[in-house]
Amino acid sequence: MATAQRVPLIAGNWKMNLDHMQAISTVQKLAWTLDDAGHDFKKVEVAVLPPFTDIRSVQTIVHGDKLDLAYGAQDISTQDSGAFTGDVSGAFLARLGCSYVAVGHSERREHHGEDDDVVRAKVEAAYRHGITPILCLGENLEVRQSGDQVAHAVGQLRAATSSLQPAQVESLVVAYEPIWAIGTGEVATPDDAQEVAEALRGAVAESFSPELAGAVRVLYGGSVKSSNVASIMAKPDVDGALVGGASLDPKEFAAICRYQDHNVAL
Ligand SMILES: O=C[C@H](O)COP(=O)(O)O
Repeated sequence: MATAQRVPLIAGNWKMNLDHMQAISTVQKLAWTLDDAGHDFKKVEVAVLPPFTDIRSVQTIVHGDKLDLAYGAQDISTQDSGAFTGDVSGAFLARLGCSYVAVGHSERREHHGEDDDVVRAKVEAAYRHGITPILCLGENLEVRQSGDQVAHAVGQLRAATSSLQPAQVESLVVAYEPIWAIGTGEVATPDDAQEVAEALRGAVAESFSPELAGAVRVLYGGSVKSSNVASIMAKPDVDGALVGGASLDPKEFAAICRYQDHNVAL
């Protein structure tokens, strides 16, 4: 399906890296680099997802310097308030101006036992507080080798979105992140990314409507760098990237955001 109406999104997931002082300099360098390159944030949206403890600092820089950069969190509680030690409410994230929150990242699923029900509850929590979820999903190596990657991703999508209203689905961001490509340097081929992205969009069309499928943004994540991003972004159903390691270096991340400046590898 054509990407014309969808604004591409390049989001940097810092994971558990960069403290709040480092966050300030990283965001400033990113903004200066993109500004120097004449980046149009309306044409390619840019977001960072720092650790919780950095968000207030990022908010101060973004608002103080009037940056067009969006920011968000890497997780959200299923609950809004109360005796949930260590959890962070979507209400607090919304107060800090978060536009996005990553939900269901494979590292949360693996290290914190988050299953489809938890992921769905977190997607719901994000929408309750007006925050756009970046719903992460994708297969491990075993599933990939068995050739079931499409069914696996579509199953995760359906489980996470079954309770949503059409108006919510319209703004949904889905990040297809094959686990075997995360932090390994082994990037999926552009065709691999397109295969699953197209199937995810098809599933939204089936469960909701073709119009909503045309609005949902599907990102690819897994070892994205400035050297491979252009070829991935050239695929019609890929609307952006969720970048881990390479987002920690503001120059490299800015170069990824400027993917239209790079040649597509043939
Ligand atoms: O959320 C980002 C993904 O886990 C990708 O991480 P990576 O770019 O370091 O492979």
